[in-house]
Amino acid sequence: MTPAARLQAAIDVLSAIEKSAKPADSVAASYYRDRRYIGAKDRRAVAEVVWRVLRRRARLDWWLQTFGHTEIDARSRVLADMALEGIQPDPDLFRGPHSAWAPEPEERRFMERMLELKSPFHRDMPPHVRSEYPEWIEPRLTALFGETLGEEMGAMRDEAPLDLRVNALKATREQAIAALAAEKIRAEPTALSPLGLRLASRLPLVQIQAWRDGLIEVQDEGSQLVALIVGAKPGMAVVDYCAGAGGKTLALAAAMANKGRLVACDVASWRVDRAGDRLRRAGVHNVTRRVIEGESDKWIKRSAGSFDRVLVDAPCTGTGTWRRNPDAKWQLGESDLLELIVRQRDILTSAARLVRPGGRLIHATCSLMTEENEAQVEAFLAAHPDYRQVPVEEVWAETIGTSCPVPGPHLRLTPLRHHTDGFFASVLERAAG
Ligand SMILES: C[S@@+](CC[C@H](N)C(=O)[O-])C[C@H]1O[C@@H](n2cnc3c(N)ncnc32)[C@H](O)[C@@H]1O
Repeated sequence: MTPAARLQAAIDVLSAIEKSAKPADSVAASYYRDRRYIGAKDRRAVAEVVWRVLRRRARLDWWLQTFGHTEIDARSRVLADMALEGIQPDPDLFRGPHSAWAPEPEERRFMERMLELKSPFHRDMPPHVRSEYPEWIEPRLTALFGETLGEEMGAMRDEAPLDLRVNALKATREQAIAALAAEKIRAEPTALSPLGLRLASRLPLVQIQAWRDGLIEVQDEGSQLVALIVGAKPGMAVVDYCAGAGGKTLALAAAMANKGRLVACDVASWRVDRAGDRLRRAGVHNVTRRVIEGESDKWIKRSAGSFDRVLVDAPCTGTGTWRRNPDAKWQLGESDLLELIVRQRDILTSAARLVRPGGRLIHATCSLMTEENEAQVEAFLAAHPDYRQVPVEEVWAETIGTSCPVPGPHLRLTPLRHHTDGFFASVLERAAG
C-alpha cells in the first residue's frame, strides 16, 4: 500500500468504528476480513494510526477547533494526527491514484499550524481533554480521585502492557518464563499476581508456541487478582456467573486444579461458545458451560444454595479498561451507566441465590464508577442482612498470602497505583445459617 492508501484505510476504519456499537478491534477485524489483499505490515501501520487517533481524540479535536476547523471527522483527525507526528502533507504522498485525496487548502492550514507544535498538550486544555475522557463523567471521577484525577486519568490514557497469566495446570511461572525465553520472548514476573507475566512488547499470540500449548493466557494482572481473591479451591462447587468467553473461568479452574465443579454461565451463547477452544487449550476439564435465560432461569432456582463461591464479573461501563479500549470511552453515555446499574443489581440479587450458607459471593467490575462498585455492594448488603462483607486484606491474606496493596474493605485497582487495569471486587460472605 502507498502511504496515502494507508492513511485512507485508517480513515475508513475510524469512520466504521464511529458508526458501529461494536468494539474497535472487532470493527477493524471485519474491515480487514473484507480486504484480504491488505497484508500484515500494512495492517500494523494502519492500526498504529487508528489507535493513536483514538487515544488522543479529545486533544486532536481541541487543536482542530482551536485552529478554526469545525467539521471534525475521521479524516480531519487523521490529518491532524499526521501533523502532530511531524509528517508534512508532501505532494509526493498523494501522487497517482491518490491525487484526489490530497489535503484541501483549509486542511493544509490547520496541518501547518499543528506541524509547528512542540507537544500535543496545551496549558489551556481542560482536564477532560488533557486526560482524554468524556466530559459528562468528570464530576464522578473528581469525586473519586480528587486531586489525583489528572494523574490517575493520565495513566489511563497510556497504552497498557501485555499481561499473561501462567496456567498452573500446565506450568509454573518459572517454566513459563523459560518456555518464552526459548522463543526469544522476554517476560517479567508481575508485582502483585503470583501467576502474572508482563511482556516488554506486544506480539501476535498465535505466533507464541507457549500460548498454543496452553501454558499462558492473556489476562490483565488486575483480572488475575480478581480471580484469585474468589478463593476457589480443589473440590469446591463454584459458579462464574457472567463468564463471557471464560477469561476468569480459566483462572478459577486452574485454582481448583481441575477438581470440583465449576459452572460458567452467561446470557450470551456466542460468548460461551468462544470459551470452548480456550478451555481445551488450557487442559481444563471441570467446567460445565451454561447459557442462562437471565434472572428467571430455572437452573438458578433449582441450584439455590448449592455453591461455595459465586463470582459475578458484572457487565459494566468498562471504564477501567480504557487503556486497552480507548474507543469505548467515546461511545459510553450516562444512560448506559444508569442502565447498567440496574442490570448489575438484578444480576447480583439473582446470583446470591446460588450461594450456600457460609459461602461467598464476589461482586467484580472493570469499572471505576462508585455507583457500579461500592454503592452496588452497600445496596446489596442493605437488602441482604444474611451477608457480611469480608475485608479485602483478610481475603488477600487467605488467598494470595502476600501483603495486600489496597487499603479499605474492597479491592480497588487503578493503572496509576497498581499498574493494572481499573478493577473493583468485593467479597460478601453468607451467614453459616
Ligand atoms: C465483564 S463481562 C465478563 C467477562 C468474563 N468474566 C472474563 O473474565 O472474560 C460481563 C458478561 O456478563 C454477561 N451478562 C450480561 N447480562 C447478564 C445476565 N443477566 N446474566 C448473566 N450474564 C450476563 C455478558 O454477556 C458478558 O459476557
